[in-house]
Amino acid sequence: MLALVALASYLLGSLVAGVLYSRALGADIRDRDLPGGSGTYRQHGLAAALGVTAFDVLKGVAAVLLARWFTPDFTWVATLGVVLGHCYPVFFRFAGGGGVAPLLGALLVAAPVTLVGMLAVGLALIPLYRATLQPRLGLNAVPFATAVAVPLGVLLATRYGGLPDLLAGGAVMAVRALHLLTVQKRPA
Ligand SMILES: O=P(O)(O)OC[C@H](O)CO
Repeated sequence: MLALVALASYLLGSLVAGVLYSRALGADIRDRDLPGGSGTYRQHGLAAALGVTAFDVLKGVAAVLLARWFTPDFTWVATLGVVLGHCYPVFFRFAGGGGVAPLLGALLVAAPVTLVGMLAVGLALIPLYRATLQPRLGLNAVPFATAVAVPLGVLLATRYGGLPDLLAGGAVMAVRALHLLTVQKRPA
């Protein structure tokens, strides 16, 4: 059953909404941009980006709910599968998005306290950092907020549950981020 949950989650993740949407319009967003919410916003506008993001978040929700039903002790397998599918989709030559949206959806079910804590601290830190440290350090706010939010997430997940999900999804995202930075070149 665990293998079936893993496979179903991976296939679900492989339905990358940004690619499906752009192909429905007769093109492939990956020729110009990444297929997540940001790329879709740049190429197709706000409404499309919201729809694409919602779909990709719901994939994570659905995968973990499926795992909760059939293999409740192994929701992390669904999280791993759905993020992996989104990043390396079997239907689209294994070139997908960054994994943010499906991981958000998965954590929404598997580790809601951790997710809310990480988002709240991360989002609150960005304006604070911009107003104080950034002028001196020069470093972009997102890596700074991430560097604080991730250890906090691990602490929260240790206390409130969902640590395996956070680590599994985060590991896939880290590999994908490195891959995007080093192997794949985004067309201009
Ligand atoms: O990582 P993705 O593919 O879910 O896309 C994330 C959005 O673009 C967030 O900026």
